[in-house]
Amino acid sequence: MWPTIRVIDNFLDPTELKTVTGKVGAARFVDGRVSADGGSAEVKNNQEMASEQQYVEVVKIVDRAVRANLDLNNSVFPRSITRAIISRYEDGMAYGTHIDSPIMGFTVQNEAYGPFGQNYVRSDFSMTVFLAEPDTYDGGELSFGSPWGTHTYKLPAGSAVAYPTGLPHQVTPVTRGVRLAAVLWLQSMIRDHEQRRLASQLNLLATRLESTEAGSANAQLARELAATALRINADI
Ligand SMILES: O=C(O)CCC(=O)C(=O)O
Ligand SMILES: [Fe+2]
Repeated sequence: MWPTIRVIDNFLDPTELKTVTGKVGAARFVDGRVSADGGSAEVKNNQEMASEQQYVEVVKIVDRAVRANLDLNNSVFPRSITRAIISRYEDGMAYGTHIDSPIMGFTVQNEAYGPFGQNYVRSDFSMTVFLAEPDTYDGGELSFGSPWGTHTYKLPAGSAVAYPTGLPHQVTPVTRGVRLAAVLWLQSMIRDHEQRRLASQLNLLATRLESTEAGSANAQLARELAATALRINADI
């Protein structure tokens, strides 16, 4: 089955992670409900990094990591992304079951949205980048419930999970330590899941053939097909 929830190991490299955790560790945090909308405010109990200078620098690092990540680029085809929210959960904090908003703004705390529709992202994918090592806190799992069972993620610091926005999920209560994460939303160049899958799989096939039979007619054909699928479907 096509993996709808994907894990990206080492999304931040050790140097980026160290810089980020240093800045996050020294930051001021505010009530996370400032960025909640729809029904999520009632179930959201966390904190988020205040939009000060350190925050802007952390956002830039996360932003660069998205742009540099080949796996993400070849499966999600990011068109635009929101600024990451840097969240913090202390003992007793949680984010109850909710779905994320289908439209996200680029707004930061205390800053107004632009004219309607401008600077908005259709949230095709939600992403969590874990920023604290799993053994430093208890609970704080990102958990998806479905009729087929529950899937939980609690990844090493620097690793990430990306999933289609719209899946119900929660962050389970933290019962020891502090959970830190960066969360962001991505709009894909390819809106339709099956078309995106086609473009992604053709790209994978081309990449494989280029490594096993570089320069062959089949490798060239696969690369052409991958390019065509992307050109047909990409909205820029
Ligand atoms: O921190 C996480 O892993 C997810 C947070 C979340 O669900 C949200 O901000 O909407
Ligand atoms: Fe969420």
